[in-house]
Amino acid sequence: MIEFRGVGKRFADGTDAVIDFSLVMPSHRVTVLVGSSGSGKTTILRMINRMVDATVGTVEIDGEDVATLEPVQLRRRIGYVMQSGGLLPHRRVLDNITTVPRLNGMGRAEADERGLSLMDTVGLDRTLARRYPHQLSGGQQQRVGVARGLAVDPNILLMDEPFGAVDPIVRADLQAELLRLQRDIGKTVVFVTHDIDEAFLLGDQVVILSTGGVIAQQGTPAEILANPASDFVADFVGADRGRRALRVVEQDGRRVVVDGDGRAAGVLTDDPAAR
Ligand SMILES: Nc1ncnc2c1ncn2[C@@H]1O[C@H](COP(=O)(O)OP(=O)(O)OP(=O)(O)O)[C@@H](O)[C@H]1O
Repeated sequence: MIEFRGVGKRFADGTDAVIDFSLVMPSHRVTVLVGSSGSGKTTILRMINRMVDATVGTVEIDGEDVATLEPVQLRRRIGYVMQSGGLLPHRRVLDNITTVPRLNGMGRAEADERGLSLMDTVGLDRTLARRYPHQLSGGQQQRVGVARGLAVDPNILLMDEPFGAVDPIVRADLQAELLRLQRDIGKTVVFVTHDIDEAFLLGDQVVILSTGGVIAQQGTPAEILANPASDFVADFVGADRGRRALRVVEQDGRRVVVDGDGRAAGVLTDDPAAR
């Protein structure tokens, strides 16, 4: 479990990126931070692995204050996947995936075996192992990024707009793959996006942020869809979805998400484990 208590971040130039953020991110669940540009999502994410240090408040992982942990060690045991993969351009795919295990002291043969097996896990053909990142499609690069994030078998996987740079069809593919993967591996995932549809698709817990990392609403997709806490949330939830206008209706005692044409898009449950 990751817990933020009264966390704030003021950058050196005086920008208050995050003002007073408190939240529990449950273990083995996907928490999605969603909000418009500049709302503080990336800053919050990076305070977990100390790429950014909080100015006030505490961030705890399983009861341990991250401020007491050595940042490099911390980063090597937390997976981090960023937009456009963040791959090292001059290193081959397999070497990109195995960078951190190798830094952690794993021998090459073992690391390579693990890397190849991770390529299977994320749906990458092993024949791509010797290629360089620029020889891959955008979707393949993202998969390498996910494999790299999983390479140290972390309990926590931080994902910062990981599918932001690919076209909608590849993106849907990657989202489906992540859901499948998460069913198998059950990591504690913190996922940042500005796409509310992506948030509702992937999140067990969705946290809608306004400027300063202020929580406008948090809850399951069902809770938020059924009861937007404010006009801000209603607007945000409604903004991108003119086409589909997803909404929740009761059908046969179940809460069903339907699109603008009344077609069922999914069944909602309050129990994340049941999804
Ligand atoms: N190093 C920095 N120095 C000063 N201000 C910063 C720094 N990093 C971020 N900020 C500011 O903090 C605020 C929050 O930024 P952050 O990147 O966390 O937002 P975000 O919600 O992730 O945005 P986006 O969706 O555009 O990535 C913004 O106003 C941003 O300009």
